[in-house]
Amino acid sequence: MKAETRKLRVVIAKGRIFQNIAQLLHDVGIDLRASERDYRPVVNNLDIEIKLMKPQNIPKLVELGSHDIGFTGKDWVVETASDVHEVMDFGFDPVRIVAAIPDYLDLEKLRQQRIVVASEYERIATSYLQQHGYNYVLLKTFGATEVFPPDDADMIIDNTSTGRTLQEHKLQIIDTVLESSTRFIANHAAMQDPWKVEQIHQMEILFQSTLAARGRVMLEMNVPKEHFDETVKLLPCMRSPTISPLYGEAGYAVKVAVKKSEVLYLIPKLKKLGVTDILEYELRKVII
Ligand SMILES: Nc1ncnc2c1ncn2[C@@H]1O[C@H](COP(=O)(O)OP(=O)(O)OP(=O)(O)O)[C@@H](O)[C@H]1O
Ligand SMILES: O=P(O)(O)OC[C@H]1O[C@H](OP(=O)(O)OP(=O)(O)O)[C@H](O)[C@@H]1O
Repeated sequence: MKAETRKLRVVIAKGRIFQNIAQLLHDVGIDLRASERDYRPVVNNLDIEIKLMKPQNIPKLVELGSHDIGFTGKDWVVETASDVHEVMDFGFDPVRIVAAIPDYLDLEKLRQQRIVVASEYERIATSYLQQHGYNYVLLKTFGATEVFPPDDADMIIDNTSTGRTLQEHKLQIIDTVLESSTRFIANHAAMQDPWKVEQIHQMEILFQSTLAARGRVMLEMNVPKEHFDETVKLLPCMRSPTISPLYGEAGYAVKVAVKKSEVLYLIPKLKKLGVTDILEYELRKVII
């Protein structure tokens, strides 16, 4: 196949984690045009073709090689025991897979008896229950797992994000089984193909720089001469700040990229040191 006709085959999770993936792709210049039920969106990039699939199916499809790369939850990589290369953890849409029981039940008593455990995650649940020596029967669920206890199950192994669903169903967490978030995964053979690996690395750099930029803002300010050293010490910049002298030796113009979370505490301190004309603006990419 000629290099110029090659395409990287990408599979993306539809459903709840799609939004954040689509936004990240948009931020690196890849736009998808798809309607709600469209599984093959049109892409503005000639080097890739994209298909949307259920998150549960993506890891195996990437392992099998019908797609070179995929974006899905770590939980389904583990649950399907897929042999794929993890390129990146995007860190978004984090969930915990937890074991939970009705809040009035005593765990020690439960451990003395044969229990019914409901879970969508058969493999993850089996491995957890065996490792902890439970006497159990596993009931595979197809959603709405939290509704099973107390009459249809004694324990559930399910994902939780805010914890609201567990609370509403009067369930207490007894253990965290796995932590999951959205991952960028690749097929092993694709990682051996020079053209594909180049595409994958380029994407990785763009994703990393975009995610790094999301956590930072640029601050510009005028610093009076007499407080210059104190001000520079205060600034938590990435490397060293950019400094230019102001006209008439009035002080310095300083420019730094700082963490968004630090701005709130930093600005009052800067004002106290007589810093003026502070500008804060968003960054698109940070490449170190
Ligand atoms: N708050 C959340 N609740 C459930 N899953 C979440 C949450 N946040 C992220 N995820 C992740 O999303 C993926 C499942 O997505 P989603 O629930 O859209 O799939 P689905 O089961 O096909 O959808 P549906 O529940 O509508 O059938 C998993 O990887 C899961 O870990
Ligand atoms: O901790 P929370 O923020 O409440 O979110 C977690 C809940 O959300 C999901 O259910 P979903 O709405 O996808 O329905 P499902 O059980 O049918 O998958 C998941 O299965 C949990 O039950």
